[in-house]
Amino acid sequence: MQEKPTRNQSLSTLTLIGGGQMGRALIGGMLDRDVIQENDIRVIDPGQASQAWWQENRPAVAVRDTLEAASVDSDIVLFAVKPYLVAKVAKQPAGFWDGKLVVSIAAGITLEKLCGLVGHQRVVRVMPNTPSLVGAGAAGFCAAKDVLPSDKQWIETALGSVGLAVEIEDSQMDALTAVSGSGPAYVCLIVEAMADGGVLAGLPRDLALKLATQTVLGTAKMIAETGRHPAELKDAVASPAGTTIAALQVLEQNGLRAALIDAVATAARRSKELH
Ligand SMILES: NC(=O)C1=CN([C@@H]2O[C@H](COP(=O)(O)OP(=O)(O)OC[C@H]3O[C@@H](n4cnc5c(N)ncnc54)[C@H](O)[C@@H]3O)[C@@H](O)[C@H]2O)C=CC1
Ligand SMILES: O=C(O)[C@@H]1CCC=N1
Repeated sequence: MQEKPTRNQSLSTLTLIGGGQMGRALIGGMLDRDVIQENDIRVIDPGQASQAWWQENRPAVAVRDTLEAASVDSDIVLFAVKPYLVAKVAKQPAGFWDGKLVVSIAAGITLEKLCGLVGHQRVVRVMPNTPSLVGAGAAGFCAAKDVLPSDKQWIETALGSVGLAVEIEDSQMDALTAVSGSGPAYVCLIVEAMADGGVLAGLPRDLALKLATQTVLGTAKMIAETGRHPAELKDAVASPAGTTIAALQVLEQNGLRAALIDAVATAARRSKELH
C-alpha cells in the first residue's frame, strides 16, 4: 500500500477540474509519493481561496480560472467539482474530451451519466476519501467499457499509492460512498466526542484529543493487522464489572450502533438522490 509506484509514462499529464478539499487530498498524496509531478498538473478552479492554496502549497502547478483559459491537452482529466456542477463543466464542444482518460470523483454521478456527458466510454468513476492526503485513503473505482488496461493500471497505481483501492460495480458505489467516502466525518465526530468526554472527566483538551486520536488509530491498525473480528477485540477490552462494560451499556442505551447503521444507510440513499 505504501510502496513507491513506478510512473506510467504514457499517462503523465493531468488536468484537475476543481481544486478543493478532495482534489488537494488526492493529488497532494500522489505528488508526495511521486506518482505525478507538479509540472505535469494543471488545475482549473475559479475560487480565489483554492487558487491561493495551490499557489502557496504547490507553486509549480499551473492554475487557471476556466477551461476556456487553458488548453486541455493532458492525458487525464479529473472532475473534482461538486456533483451539481459536473454536467455544467462537462458541457463542451463535441469531441472536446476525446482521447482523454476521464476520471470523476463526484458523489452520486453514475458511470453511465458520465459517459453520456463526455461522449465516450473511456471513463472511470472513483470514490476516494480524505485520508488519501496521508497515504491512508480507502477508494473504490469502476471503469466503463473503453477504459484501457494501461488506464486501469494507472488508476490502481495512483489510488494504491495513497491507500486502499478496490474495483467495484457501479451499483455498489452509493454504499461505498456512505461507508468510506463519508466515513472520515463520522470517525472525526467520534474522536471529538471522546475528547470532550475526557475533558469532562478532567483531562486537558490537547491531551484528551491526542489520546482519543491515538486510540482510534491504534484500534483500526489492530483490526486491520490481526484480522480478528471487532466484536472479539471489543470483548477483550471489557473486564467483568469493569469500566468498559459500564461505558458500552451507555453507548447501547443511547443507540450508537443503530445511529451509525442508520447514518450509513441514509448517506447511501442521499448518494442515490444525486444520480
Ligand atoms: N470532501 C470529501 O471528503 C469527498 C468529496 N468527494 C467529491 O469530490 C467533489 C469535490 O468535493 P470537495 O473537494 O469536498 O469540494 P470543494 O468545495 O472543497 O471543492 C470544489 C472546488 O471546485 C471549485 N469549482 C467551483 N466551480 C468550478 C468550476 N466551474 N470549474 C472548476 N472548479 C470549480 C471550487 O472553487 C472548489 O475549490 C465532490 O463531487 C464530492 O462529491 C468525493 C469523496 C470524498
Ligand atoms: O459529502 C459528500 O457528498 C462527499 C461525498 C463523500 C464525502 N463527501
